[in-house]
Amino acid sequence: MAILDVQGVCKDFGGLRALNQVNLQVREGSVHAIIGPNGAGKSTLLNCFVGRLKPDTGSVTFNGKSLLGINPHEINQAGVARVFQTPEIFADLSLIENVKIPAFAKRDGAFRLDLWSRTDSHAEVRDHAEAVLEDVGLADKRHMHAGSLSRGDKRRLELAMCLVQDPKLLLLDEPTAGMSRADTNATIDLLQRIGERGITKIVIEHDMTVVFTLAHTISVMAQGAVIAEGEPEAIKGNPRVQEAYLGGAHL
Ligand SMILES: Nc1ncnc2c1ncn2[C@@H]1O[C@H](COP(=O)(O)OP(=O)(O)OP(=O)(O)O)[C@@H](O)[C@H]1O
Repeated sequence: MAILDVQGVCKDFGGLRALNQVNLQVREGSVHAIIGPNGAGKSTLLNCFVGRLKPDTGSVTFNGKSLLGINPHEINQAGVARVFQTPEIFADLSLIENVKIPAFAKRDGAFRLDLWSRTDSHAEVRDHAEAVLEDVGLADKRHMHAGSLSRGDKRRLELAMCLVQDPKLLLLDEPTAGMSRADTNATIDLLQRIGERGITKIVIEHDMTVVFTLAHTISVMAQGAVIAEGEPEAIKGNPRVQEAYLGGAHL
């Protein structure tokens, strides 16, 4: 069953058609990778899922409910979380505080002025936040300032900030961009581990090792359109993909 169903989505920026009749069905519990050359429209598509952009035409349905016309906060409440290319964290706060904020926002529906005064009295939120930091391998650093973390650890922290909300759908925009091979491999392991929880994931990624290790299904975009979709082995051998994606090189 498709947890996310995208039909006929178009998006223009002035004279540029960034998305051209995009159809996409993401199966519940799967890892669905979206690949394609720079400028293919991948991030624009993701932005249409989280309310940052509104498609000109088409529909985006999550769990049977339209995501169009509702604000990013409500989409998040519905169970869609996103990890950005550049981590969006609170640099001056500790890791545990960073993770508690989305935990409270998820529980209470919005930020509250009495957020901090309530923090210590809500042990279950703290315990959940600590468990998630443990999951992503950051438990030892939980009292450090987030701004002092390495790039790889900042991305792990942002992932923890998403996981603490118990999302149904996790959107990962280039989760290993700029990482060393060792950090990339650690991220693959981590995403495989959280995969066991059954969270559906959409991953935009240029690193083919990450894509072919994690993905159950791959959609290939070029010039705003999905030009191929299928299981990794089928995509690898698809001549149209070779041509459009890498100018004839082999994936
Ligand atoms: N806000 C915007 N205003 C105008 N043009 C935009 C805007 N956002 C994206 N574009 C253009 O839309 C096209 C698709 O961009 P998009 O960022 O979605 O591609 P992408 O596949 O994510 O690329 P990359 O892999 O480099 O991140 C590009 O030509 C880009 O320049």
